[in-house]
Amino acid sequence: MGTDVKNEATAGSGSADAGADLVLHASDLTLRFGGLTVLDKVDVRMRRGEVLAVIGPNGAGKTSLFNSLTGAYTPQEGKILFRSKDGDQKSLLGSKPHIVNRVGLARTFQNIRLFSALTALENVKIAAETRLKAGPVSIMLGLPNARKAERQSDERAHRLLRFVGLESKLNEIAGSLSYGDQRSLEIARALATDPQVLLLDEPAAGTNPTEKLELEQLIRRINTELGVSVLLIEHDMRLVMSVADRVMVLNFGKRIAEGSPSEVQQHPAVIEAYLGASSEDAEVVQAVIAEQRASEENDVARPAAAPAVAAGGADASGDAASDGAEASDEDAPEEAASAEAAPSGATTDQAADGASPDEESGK
Ligand SMILES: Nc1ncnc2c1ncn2[C@@H]1O[C@H](COP(=O)(O)OP(=O)(O)OP(=O)(O)O)[C@@H](O)[C@H]1O
Repeated sequence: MGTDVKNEATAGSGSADAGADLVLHASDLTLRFGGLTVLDKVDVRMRRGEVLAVIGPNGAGKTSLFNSLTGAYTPQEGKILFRSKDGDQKSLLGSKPHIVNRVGLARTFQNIRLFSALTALENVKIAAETRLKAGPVSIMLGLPNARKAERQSDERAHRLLRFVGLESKLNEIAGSLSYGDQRSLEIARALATDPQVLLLDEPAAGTNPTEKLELEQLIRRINTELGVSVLLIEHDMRLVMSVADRVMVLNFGKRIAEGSPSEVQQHPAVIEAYLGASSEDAEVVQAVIAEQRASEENDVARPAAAPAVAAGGADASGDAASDGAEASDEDAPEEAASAEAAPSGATTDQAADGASPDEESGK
């Protein structure tokens, strides 16, 4: 469709205007693996306090964007600026994941990464301990400041497990929890590092309808009660349209649209991107568009969260997402990663942060 999206799609109430207080501002991010351009001059303008969703068909570059923002990948070009609550501005491009985490960004992964043999409480405590002042020597010697720090991390972990609804399961082994509970535990663990921005990579993947509703409420509470800005990758468009303040759309590594959920779901480039994604998606999108036209003709009010692209992404690409994830893990050999945009020591760094026990592909 060849749309000038910067001018067209960012216009309107949903755009991040120049005067906004941006907590995260990435500009012209370009990431290549060999001859493949995975991100092509992508801009991200995230306002403090908002829920910004990143959507797009499988392989569009969403996880690569997360990996670039959190230090697992280093884009060849562009800037990433983070502005903390107290006004400090830091460049994150090229920073290692544990540094990015310390600065104030925490993430969850598409493929859940927990210390599966440890309890829920231990998983969260490990992450909370990264925020403690006590060093390893005082901890080893059991000095008073270390004991105080341990107590604080214990309290923090309890509080967060209560916050995500896992207080009754804190002594259960992480690997034995249901899929939805494991996703909540991952979120609690990310929150334990006290982030200003939380990046959630497909948190609804594999969850059942009840868990999806709980997740929706949890994302809202993280945003409103904890004051954490949320960057959300999600294929479940009903969830996206219901929780996101703004949505940006990637396709083939380019940002093709950005705006409020209602602006984006009607954007021609977005519809076309999803129509091109798979015949299954196309059929669903076409069906929803036809349904909307019919209801407009009948002058019937449509429910707020019944988006055009939405339904297309919901079930159809939910499955496709998992397929895509496996495919891209296979298609994303470590050599390729290290050749140009080397994942920078993610394994040890993020494990040390409690952010990721076994970082491999950043998925
Ligand atoms: N480490 C890597 N090495 C080589 N190619 C990679 C690497 N990581 C990602 N890619 C490629 O980048 C492209 C975008 O992948 P990415 O996982 O970011 O897409 P996505 O939008 O998150 O997809 P999905 O919705 O399926 O998770 C794909 O073609 C993928 O194969």
